[in-house]
Amino acid sequence: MMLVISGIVFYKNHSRYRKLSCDGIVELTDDFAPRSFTYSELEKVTDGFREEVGRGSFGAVYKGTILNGQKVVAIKRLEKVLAEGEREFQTEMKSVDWNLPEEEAILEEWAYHCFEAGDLAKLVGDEEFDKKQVERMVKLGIWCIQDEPSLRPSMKKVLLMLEGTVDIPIPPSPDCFLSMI
Ligand SMILES: Nc1ncnc2c1ncn2[C@@H]1O[C@H](COP(=O)(O)OP(=O)(O)OP(=O)(O)O)[C@@H](O)[C@H]1O
Repeated sequence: MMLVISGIVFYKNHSRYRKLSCDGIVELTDDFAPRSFTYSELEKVTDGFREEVGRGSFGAVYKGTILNGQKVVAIKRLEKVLAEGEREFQTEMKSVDWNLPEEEAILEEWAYHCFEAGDLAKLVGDEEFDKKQVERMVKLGIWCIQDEPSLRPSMKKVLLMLEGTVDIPIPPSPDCFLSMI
């Protein structure tokens, strides 16, 4: 069985993550810096994954101690990631309609084509939708998938556009920049 280990350490007391300097600026302490652990190190600090403290959808969380037993930590052992990932991939492969014409098989080109043609219903399928809202989302989506990174909006702009604080200009075709070269 493939076993993937993730050793992410959560210190119980969050205030220990950081210390405030005199002028109030947060400084990182050594404790805060991320570090990696080998499987055997994690096995050792959890005493052979002895005490399970909880369970998430991807695996169990165990109690462990580091720094010579001075710090109690929670260590999550991922158990299903590879198997799940493979299953999801296979499911998605099965759901792809390989008989689509080529222009529809390239999703971004097809989406842009529908947007240009004003055929938003095709993008949404059978669901009822608010035309204005969908048009805004599609425009924003097309801005975000521009092949040329400098054309993509910053996260700040994306938020302003999502809020409706700023208008969303009509985007060019995602591959327009590269096709000009
Ligand atoms: N730092 C911690 N201290 C004590 N118990 C913890 C800690 N972290 C997680 N646990 C326990 O482990 C359980 C699972 O935590 P986990 O982080 O895996 O949850 P999750 O985010 O729902 O999982 P997943 O992302 O796999 O769906 C928690 O519900 C809790 O009981």
